[in-house]
Amino acid sequence: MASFLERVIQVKRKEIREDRDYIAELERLIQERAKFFDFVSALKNCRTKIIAEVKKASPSMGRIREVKPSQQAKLYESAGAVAISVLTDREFFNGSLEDLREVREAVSVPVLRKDFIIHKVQVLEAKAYGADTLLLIVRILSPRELGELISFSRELGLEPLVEVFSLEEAKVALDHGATVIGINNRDLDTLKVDINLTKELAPKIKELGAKFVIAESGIETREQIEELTGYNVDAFLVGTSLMKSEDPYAKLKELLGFGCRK
Ligand SMILES: O=C(O)c1ccccc1NCC(=O)[C@H](O)[C@H](O)COP(=O)(O)O
Repeated sequence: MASFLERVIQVKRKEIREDRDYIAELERLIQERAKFFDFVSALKNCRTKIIAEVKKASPSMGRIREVKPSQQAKLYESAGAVAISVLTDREFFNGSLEDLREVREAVSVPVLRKDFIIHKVQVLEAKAYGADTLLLIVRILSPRELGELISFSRELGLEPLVEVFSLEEAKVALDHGATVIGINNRDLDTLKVDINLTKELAPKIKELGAKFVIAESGIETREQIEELTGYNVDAFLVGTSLMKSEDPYAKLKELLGFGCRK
């Protein structure tokens, strides 16, 4: 049986559209884009930085909660999220590019396109539908593809969040010019979460020269955030614990704590 990531790549390959009309439509949308928010500046904020995720379903949880993406994103913004992540994958996360557009129109903080990006057309889509940054996963790309997608994202003004699961992958990412590195605590084969991965890798990745390190997945408590902050983590990507909460505004406030920590 194909692994989860192999199935994802099969789906993405079928979804990607390269026809001229579609590319022209994306380029038109990019020309018309009015708002742009700087992801890297948002990461320089001195308080706890949380990228809050709109995630209606996932392979590990199944259906989490059916929400209106714009409403959930507005709650996140008002509670103090520095950016909003939007899952755009339909097959495994029940998301869409329309969700991304809806969130972009609703908030005034940077928006991340969270998907399995393997082709330049998906980068164009991210920009056209309002993303200010996008996720690139080292594990599903060859080093050459990673380098090309980082460069192409930057040409469009998008500084990518480059996701790694090991020090070796972090070295590949940094060698190809990545500045924002995400450590995913969720093993994408077993889907199990272990935040010790961030504790092990974050200080080493910072030492290798990463400007920003983001801890991704499995974050549920303020205590975890305080603990991980001690390991040189700059920001946190949080989805499930916010989506599961009956009161995502209060939950995000609780995770954020108060004040500036330099
Ligand atoms: O969330 C999943 O089940 C999942 C499974 C396979 C690949 C990726 C997956 N999640 C993507 C993410 O990276 C998370 O949505 C993000 O880090 C937030 O994690 P969490 O707070 O644990 O929802």
